[in-house]
Amino acid sequence: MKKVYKALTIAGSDSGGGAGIQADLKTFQELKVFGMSALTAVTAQNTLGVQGVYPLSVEAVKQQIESIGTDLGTDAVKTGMLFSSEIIQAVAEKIKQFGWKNIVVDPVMIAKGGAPLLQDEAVSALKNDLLPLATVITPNIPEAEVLTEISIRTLKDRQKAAKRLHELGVKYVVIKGGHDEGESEAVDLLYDGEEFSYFKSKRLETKNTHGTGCTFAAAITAELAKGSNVKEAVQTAKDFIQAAIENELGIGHGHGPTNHWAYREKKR
Ligand SMILES: Nc1ncnc2c1ncn2[C@@H]1O[C@H](COP(=O)(O)OP(=O)(O)OP(=O)(O)O)[C@@H](O)[C@H]1O
Ligand SMILES: Cc1ncc(CO)c(N)n1
Repeated sequence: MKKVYKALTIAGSDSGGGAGIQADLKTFQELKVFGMSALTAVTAQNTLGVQGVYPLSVEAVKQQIESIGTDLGTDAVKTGMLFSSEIIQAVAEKIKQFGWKNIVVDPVMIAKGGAPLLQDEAVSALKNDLLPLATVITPNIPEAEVLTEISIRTLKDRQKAAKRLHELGVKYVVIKGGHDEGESEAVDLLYDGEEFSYFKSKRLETKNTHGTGCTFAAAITAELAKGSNVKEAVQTAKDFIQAAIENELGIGHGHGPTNHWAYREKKR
């Protein structure tokens, strides 16, 4: 029988369909990976902002992961919105229990409009309990600043922050450049503990970037599930997100979602 590659996303639901679990599952599907999910919270959200955040109980999160671990298993795991230190600790415990590899941590903290998706006191649980298990971490610049307490203005600062995150036990650190506005390129930095690599693309002028971070990390996860190495996975994710932003859908009245099927159509 044909080998089926599987990926699990542990994240929040975005009712608007552009970020969170919805973005992750759409991306897995586009990259031919069977997607599974464990929800941490339901958000009432659209392109205009976040209207409500409703976390699930720790028990509900644990049981969803348990149900997957005791039957289907997975080739890679992505974490997104985790909300509280209790949920982070439960997720870390389950990842260890099932001995899962290829762990991609997208340290989601704040939605584009400014709504908090992680409680302030959960940052230390993220650093102490989850980062040591992570294969890849994908912070944007503000998230990298919170995790490292380094103010990032220059490329040198970004390199220093990447080293600090590597010291916390993450094997591969990707600090994304989406927030580096004013630059003509969107540059993502990868640090593997020895050297830096850069993934560059033309910066696209658009307000429709809702869920870019989730989509990018989900594409890395899908590629790792299929057996790619981290460098290959990041390059595919960069191509995927570039196509998704470039071929915008133009839906909603605010920051619209990206186009998840653009990468596949481009490849055809
Ligand atoms: N305007 C843009 N043009 C091209 N690429 C972009 C642009 N904005 C972001 N990207 C790319 O999208 C990916 C996600 O980066 P970004 O820094 O926006 O993540 P994020 O802030 O976590 O996203 P979000 O919180 O909306 O999910 C990166 O690969 C980045 O280079
Ligand atoms: C549920 C959810 N996860 C992550 C993000 C970050 O983009 C978001 N806006 N919503």
